[in-house]
Amino acid sequence: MTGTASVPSPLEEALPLVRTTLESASQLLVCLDFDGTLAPIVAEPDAATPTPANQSAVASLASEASVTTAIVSGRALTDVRERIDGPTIYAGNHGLELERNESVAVHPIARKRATTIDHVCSTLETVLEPIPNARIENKRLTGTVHVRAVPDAARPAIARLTQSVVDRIGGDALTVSDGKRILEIGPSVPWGKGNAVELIESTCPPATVPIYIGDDVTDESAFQAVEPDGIGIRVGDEQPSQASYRVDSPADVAALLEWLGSAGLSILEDDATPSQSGAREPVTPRKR
Ligand SMILES: O=P(O)(O)OC[C@H]1O[C@H](O[C@H]2O[C@H](CO)[C@@H](O)[C@H](O)[C@H]2O)[C@H](O)[C@@H](O)[C@@H]1O
Repeated sequence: MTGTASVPSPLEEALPLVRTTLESASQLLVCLDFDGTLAPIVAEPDAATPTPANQSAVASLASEASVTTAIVSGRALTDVRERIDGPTIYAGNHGLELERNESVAVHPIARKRATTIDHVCSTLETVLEPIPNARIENKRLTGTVHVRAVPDAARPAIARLTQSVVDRIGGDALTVSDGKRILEIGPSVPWGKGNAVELIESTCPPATVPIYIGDDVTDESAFQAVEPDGIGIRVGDEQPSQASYRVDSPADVAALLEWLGSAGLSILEDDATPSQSGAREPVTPRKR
């Protein structure tokens, strides 16, 4: 990651700046991470679902002519696509696969290394089998080792064993990185969510303001891709980030998306301010 990370400002304190950014645009590109952003984090990865408010707000934004919506997820594209409806664009495996206009582009090196990822995942199934609750998610282009339900004392052993299997089978062709209670195994290519967002943005009409909302380390490159001209919003507590703004939770994300679909669009369309249009603020100001 390049650039300086600092603690993002609470979004409700920065609304005048957000309004100013929207005033200079005629279209929105809204890129959304999935887990921890649209869907609350849960112990079982297969059980993750967007909140009803987020599902409805995304569908509503996706139906607007002046908005392009994209899901940009670490999950496999086929997986995340089944979990949230509406957007016209889906990026899976941290941007290594991108579906637009009903066709899917896959990073060529990632495609070549899928067999090695598969071999690593099946080997880890055996190697990590004795560790209670270790779970392997084989996403074809990348693999995830889940440690959320693993006893704390066993996590260092998982990290060591995973690295050793990846080194032995993948050598320099694969890397291991961290996420939220996960180890991500992927091809060592200089391509991530930020590159996918830049690619999506490059096909949007001029005067499109890009917005990216995410909660995890792989979202940082996407915040960098949209800032400073666009709006990066981190979901979570007061951690340093490349995003300028933050909200607390997926519930706040829904409120923000609803605001963008009402007041936000009216700023784009007719320069009406949210107070003139009577729309609610995206995040209820907190008492401090
Ligand atoms: O980029 P994202 O869409 O946020 O995907 C990142 C990873 O999300 C999933 O794991 C995370 O969510 C799980 C369900 O809430 C949770 O159990 C896990 O601890 C989190 O790390 C997903 O399973 C991974 O494949 C994604 O890479």
